[in-house]
Amino acid sequence: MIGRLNHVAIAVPDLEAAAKQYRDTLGAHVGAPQEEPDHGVTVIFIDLPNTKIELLCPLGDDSPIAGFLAKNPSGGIHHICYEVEDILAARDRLKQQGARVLGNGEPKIGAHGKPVLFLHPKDFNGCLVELEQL
Ligand SMILES: CC[C@@H](C(=O)O)C(=O)SCCNC(=O)CCNC(=O)[C@H](O)C(C)(C)COP(=O)(O)OP(=O)(O)OC[C@H]1O[C@@H](n2cnc3c(N)ncnc32)[C@H](O)[C@@H]1OP(=O)(O)O
Ligand SMILES: [Co+2]
Repeated sequence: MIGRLNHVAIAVPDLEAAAKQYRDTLGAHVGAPQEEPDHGVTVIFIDLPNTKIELLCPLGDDSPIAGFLAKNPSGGIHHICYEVEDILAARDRLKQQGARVLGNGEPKIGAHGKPVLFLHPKDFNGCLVELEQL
């Protein structure tokens, strides 16, 4: 059901500092900041030859990543995103198997303009999983 790894997301306390490190120290192609108010985060994507890195920092008062950054103040790997062809079929199959789909269970439009859903980290080996429809 899951396909390619779309991105690995890293939550950071200072988005500009992290972007500068990827651009200047690691020599990566770093995109522009994108505010995503529906998701409570500002993101910067970094293009790699085989996937993307998503740098995340909180946006607004009730960001879903606030708790993670409080526990990991210098940042850390926050989620991985797999591509799926049919997100509703994937959701229904996962729910049937007992996985917890976060939020109200309905996909939201993600940073690439495509529907996304999140799966509880406790159901996936301690790793928060995002699904993105192709
Ligand atoms: C820009 C759009 C989109 C894209 O297109 O790419 C995005 O990527 S948006 C990214 C931000 N959005 C989300 O993360 C939405 C889904 N996340 C959530 O709903 C919450 O973050 C969460 C997963 C429910 C956790 O919320 P939190 O407030 O931290 O809840 P708890 O404190 O109750 O945590 C429960 C439990 O889970 C552990 N935890 C929390 N976050 C993670 C994580 N990222 N990875 C692994 N484990 C995580 C937390 O430590 C708790 O564990 P215990 O302490 O053992 O109970
Ligand atoms: Co993401």
